[in-house]
Amino acid sequence: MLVLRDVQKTDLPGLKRLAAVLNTVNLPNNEETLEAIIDKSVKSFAGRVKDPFEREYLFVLEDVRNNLIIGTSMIIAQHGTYEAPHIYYEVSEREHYSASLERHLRHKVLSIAYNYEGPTEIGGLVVDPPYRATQDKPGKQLSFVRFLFISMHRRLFRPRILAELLPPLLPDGRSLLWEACGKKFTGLTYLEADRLSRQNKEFIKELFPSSDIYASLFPDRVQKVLGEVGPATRGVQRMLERVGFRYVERIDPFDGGPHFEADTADISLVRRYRTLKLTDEDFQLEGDDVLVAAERESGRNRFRSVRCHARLDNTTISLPARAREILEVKTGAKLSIIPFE
Ligand SMILES: CC(C)(COP(=O)(O)OP(=O)(O)OC[C@H]1O[C@@H](n2cnc3c(N)ncnc32)[C@H](O)[C@@H]1OP(=O)(O)O)[C@@H](O)C(=O)NCCC(=O)NCCSC(=O)CCC(=O)O
Repeated sequence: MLVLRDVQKTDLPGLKRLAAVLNTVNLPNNEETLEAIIDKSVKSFAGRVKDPFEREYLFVLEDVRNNLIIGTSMIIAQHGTYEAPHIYYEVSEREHYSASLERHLRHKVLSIAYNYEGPTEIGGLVVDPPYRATQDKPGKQLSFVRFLFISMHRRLFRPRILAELLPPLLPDGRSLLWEACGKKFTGLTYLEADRLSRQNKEFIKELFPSSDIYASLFPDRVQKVLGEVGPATRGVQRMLERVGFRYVERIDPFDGGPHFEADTADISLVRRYRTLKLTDEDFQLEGDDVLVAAERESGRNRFRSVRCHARLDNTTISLPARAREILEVKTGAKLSIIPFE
């Protein structure tokens, strides 16, 4: 069985192993960066970051048989502040018509835009390759757990949620849009720029052109990736669309990956969130497929969640003994639940 939980300081070696396997922009293979991400998350879960909108939460999925961390996902309470705006390209269509030539042309136009009171962002979703698309659906667990946590703490999050999806990249990890555009205005590589932009947005504002860019000027293969989702991320897109997210005609100014958004209150999983009391029954049948979470004030970690079959009624929930054990809960505990369908 797998457990979803808040990351701990002791998880650094486990995350390093995962980052070394993946080396993606989502989980950078750099000890200092990983330490900083863990530290911020531990403080966020503990409520030790005073402003709730400055909190960033990292969830890990652990295989309890061998204590291996097999994936991660994140929530950034607010993406886009006065210090670090959320920067994107608004994608629009512009029409030109010449009566004398009888020529009518449509162009895709990219306009740089800034958001200072941004939405909550979900991101950092990765699963160790051998575990991907297995029966447990680890990617789906890591994706859904964030909606469970947000449902449990609505006041700590914004009324809108953003997911920036990864576009197709070249085999060596470079981005076609970056090579055609961002690189020419910054003199940086895609990876350098991505790393820098985590701490510093100023250089983007200063170095990127402030005027509109006609995408028609890019080679065809660059135009094709604008707003496209990469092959490894299509499952994520489908999961998000199914719970209510839509493409909002905005793309990442670095790599062209599309932005998907939803109103928090409209996300199907948030609407179907409930809290129930745990019974003493050891439920071993095929019941409802759910994601169940328990929280505590202190101890080894604060948040734990499992996917399992359960019996639900209006006020109570019965779980398999193994799920109770993993959640470390006793009869009468208040549990939080969303469907896993
Ligand atoms: C994306 C994940 C995390 C997905 O993990 P898994 O492969 O374990 O997925 P899973 O749980 O088995 O399946 C989840 C759901 O997606 C469906 N699914 C899986 N692959 C699919 C594909 N290629 N096309 C269409 N649907 C697909 C499954 O049927 C299932 O839905 P059913 O319920 O129908 O069965 C992984 O593939 C991965 O690490 N990829 C590389 C990194 C990556 O691209 N990360 C996303 C970056 S974008 C990001 O981080 C922001 C967005 C976000 O955080 O949510």
